Amino acid sequence: MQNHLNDEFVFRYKLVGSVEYIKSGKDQLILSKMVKICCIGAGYVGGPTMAVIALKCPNIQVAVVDISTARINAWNSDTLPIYEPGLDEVVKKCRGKNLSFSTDVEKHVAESDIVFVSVNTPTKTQGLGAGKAADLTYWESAARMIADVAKSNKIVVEKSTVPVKTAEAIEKILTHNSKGINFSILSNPEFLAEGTAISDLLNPDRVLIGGRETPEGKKAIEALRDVYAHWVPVDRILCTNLWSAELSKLAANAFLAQRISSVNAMSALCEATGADVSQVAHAVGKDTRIGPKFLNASVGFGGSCFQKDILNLVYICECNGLPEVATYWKQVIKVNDYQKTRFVNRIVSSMFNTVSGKKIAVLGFAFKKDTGDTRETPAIDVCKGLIGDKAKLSIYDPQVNQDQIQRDLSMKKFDWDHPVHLQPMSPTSVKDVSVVWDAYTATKDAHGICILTEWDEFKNLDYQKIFNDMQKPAFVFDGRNVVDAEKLRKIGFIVYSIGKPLDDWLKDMPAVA
Ligand SMILES: NC(=O)c1ccc[n+]([C@@H]2O[C@H](COP(=O)([O-])OP(=O)(O)OC[C@H]3O[C@@H](n4cnc5c(N)ncnc54)[C@H](O)[C@@H]3O)[C@@H](O)[C@H]2O)c1
Ligand SMILES: O=c1ccn([C@@H]2O[C@H](COP(=O)(O)OP(=O)(O)O[C@H]3O[C@H](CO)[C@@H](O)[C@H](O)[C@H]3O)[C@@H](O)[C@H]2O)c(=O)[nH]1
Repeated sequence: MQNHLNDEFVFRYKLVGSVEYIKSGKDQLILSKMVKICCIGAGYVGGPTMAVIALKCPNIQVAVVDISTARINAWNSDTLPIYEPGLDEVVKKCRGKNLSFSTDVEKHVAESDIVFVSVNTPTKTQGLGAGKAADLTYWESAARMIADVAKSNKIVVEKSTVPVKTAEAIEKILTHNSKGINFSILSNPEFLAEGTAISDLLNPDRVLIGGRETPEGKKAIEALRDVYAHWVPVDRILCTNLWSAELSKLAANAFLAQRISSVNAMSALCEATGADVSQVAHAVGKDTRIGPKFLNASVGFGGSCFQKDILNLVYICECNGLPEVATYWKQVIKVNDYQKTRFVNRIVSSMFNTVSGKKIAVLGFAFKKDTGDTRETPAIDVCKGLIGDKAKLSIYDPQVNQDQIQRDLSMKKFDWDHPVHLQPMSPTSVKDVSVVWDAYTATKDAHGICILTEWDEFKNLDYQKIFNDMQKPAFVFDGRNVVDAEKLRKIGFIVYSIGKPLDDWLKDMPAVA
């Protein structure tokens, strides 16, 4: 199917040289009329994705809708609800022209030809599959609403990451409530990474569209492909069946996270043997079959996607009677948890086996640089580990505010290996945490510094000044390998970097994971 559709499209595209002509069925012009697109969910995916579609497709009206008034107000203001390099410029160019943000969900859905659904699909915390399965409550309510308000045929696009076979469930909801209206369901998973969302969207490695292999399904695929073909080369638009598209998204995230857990597992061995994980990763990545990307050892991966999507994959494997496959993927998360625990243990053991009452400066709280997103950030587990040993934390992140950090640290972590009713309900104590607005205040009088996000500014701080203002011995625990460890050692710091040969001090105080 993929080749057939791609060949036909390339032929027709070359023939006319523009996407404006595109045919569907019996010579019907699709994009010559003003197409209306609506996206349900104005989050990290819905907002940037629709802004780029609006930028690249001036002939398409794009409305982004959400039930959250606060989010929509922010999208309509000068301070957008998410921090993403390049996003401001794109939104400013299109907002008020062919891009709008609204809470009037039903009106925009009713008026649209193509409805993207980009609502959140978090891990279930209660009931069947709790701790692993994706919670499709938001998706289902969006689907029911579409069926309720639709008065004309629509293409409904799964943009959220969903379990394989979700499209079948959505189809059932839509067709059973449809009042004679035709819905075509497509899977069009999003591969953008936060912090680079705009460049990922402008220049994607691929766009994936899955649909039914029926004449209507193929027509729907073509209509969506026409949208992307405004700026994505057609050979990068892949068309598959629905289930392949849904599973490819989970598979891609599992493969990416697996690389990080692989290099992090190696980092532990490097520390034990005197090898340097950067050198090992470089040598391994030079093999063109492996490639150099995504091999940076770290305190662990975070973000709203990797853990959630792998848990979802594990659940799907278990439900399909594949326990060995489930255990294989579960191990990627276990190694990630091990890496965070190992990091905390290293800090505590290096500082004479206790951090009780000691001030630890935490530099970086977001799950990666260039975002203010803290979902599943390793900083949460590391900070909780240190608080558990009674440390006093002073946290600085250029994009994360005090409210967010307090909220994150007071939420209980879901333990997916234990039944829900056995999990503790009381929130973590956050009284020994202060949040400050610069690195120098955070590090003043501190016993140790813990770098948890690779913000560029942490590379070039005045570490001599910082050293002078700290308690001695002064420690740096670099969870992202961003500082020049040799330079800091010359100043007088004891430095721990992930997977690097250990200082004599650290060798004498082995951390037990
Ligand atoms: N964040 C990423 O980098 C990323 C990348 C690729 C895919 N994804 C996937 O995309 C989906 C969305 O992720 P996100 O990070 O944008 O989530 P998000 O939480 O930032 O945004 C989701 C939005 O949907 C809104 N919403 C929920 N139910 C609604 C309803 N019935 N009607 C209208 N609005 C509703 C919420 O208010 C929220 O603003 C998830 O499935 C995620 O796994 C995320
Ligand atoms: O070599 C590396 C690369 C990344 N990370 C960490 O891994 C996490 C995830 O990073 P990244 O993948 O860059 O960000 P996300 O925004 O989570 O993007 C991932 O998750 C998205 C949601 O599904 C997908 O769309 C993207 O393709 C996929 O990269 C972060 O904590 C990074 O610091 C490492 O520790 N080492």
